Amino acid sequence: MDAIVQDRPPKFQETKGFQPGPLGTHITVRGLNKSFAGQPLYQDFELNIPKGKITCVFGPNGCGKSTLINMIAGLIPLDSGLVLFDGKTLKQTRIGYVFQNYRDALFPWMKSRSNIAYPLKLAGYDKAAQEARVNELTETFGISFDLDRYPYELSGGQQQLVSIMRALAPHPEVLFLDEPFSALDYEMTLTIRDTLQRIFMNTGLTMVVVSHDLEEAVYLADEILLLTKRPTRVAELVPFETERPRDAQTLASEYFVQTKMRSLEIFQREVRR
Ligand SMILES: Nc1ncnc2c1ncn2[C@@H]1O[C@H](COP(=O)(O)OP(=O)(O)OP(=O)(O)O)[C@@H](O)[C@H]1O
Repeated sequence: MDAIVQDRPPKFQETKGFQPGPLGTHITVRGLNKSFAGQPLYQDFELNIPKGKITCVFGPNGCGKSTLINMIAGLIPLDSGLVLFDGKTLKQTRIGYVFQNYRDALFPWMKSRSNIAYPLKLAGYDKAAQEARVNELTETFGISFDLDRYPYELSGGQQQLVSIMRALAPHPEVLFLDEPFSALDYEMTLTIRDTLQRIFMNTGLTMVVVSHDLEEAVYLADEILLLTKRPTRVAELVPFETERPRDAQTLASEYFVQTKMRSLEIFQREVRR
């Protein structure tokens, strides 16, 4: 708790007491405000994201799904509010981020191998340690294409795999993914979705995935975070607690179908509101 007290900005401390999340919470968002051009997107927004689980974020178009994870990941500033990771600030936390558009995310002048090693270089790993980690990831991911190629020489799916490997290289505590499948074909979506699930099962890291596709969101999620229209609130958190690995059988299960239906009802209620 000491860390929380020290990390709390004085202004926040004066205006509101910090409420920790329930047991098992990893990320706490408190009193978050964000407006664009004077139009509020988030107003006094509160959220608890569980540790070691996959949370999929789903909601109406333009409700601020990407903005939310970008603010939590520190890519865009909050107007006000507080985000803590197990009571630590963002600076004290290792995070990974996978962008929707892998074409713009990878450094085109670096070979794929160097792209993956880049965050390790920044973190001060020596050459041998960088190489060992890249080799370890290559094995875990079962990569059979040549990592000495430049990103433009790879297919879209291969580029997205390289992006995910780069994000995972420094052993993040939290991995954020913004619509990681939206630019991929169906076959590659299935492959990468199951790769992510396998990585999750091996590492147990906290994952937050923005998704446009409800079926995909439920399939991956331990918890579906359904958002309202702006000013955006949490409409509901729908659990999907079923065993992993999930597969085609999961999609056909009654529990999956019911969870998807329930999520769809909440989504439609919020869109019509
Ligand atoms: N830099 C910006 N300047 C002005 N408005 C912005 C900016 N970034 C986002 N917005 C607006 O904030 C709202 C939320 O955007 P965001 O991309 O986070 O929503 P989203 O739910 O991820 O959208 P989508 O469903 O289209 O993927 C949108 O109305 C968007 O136009």
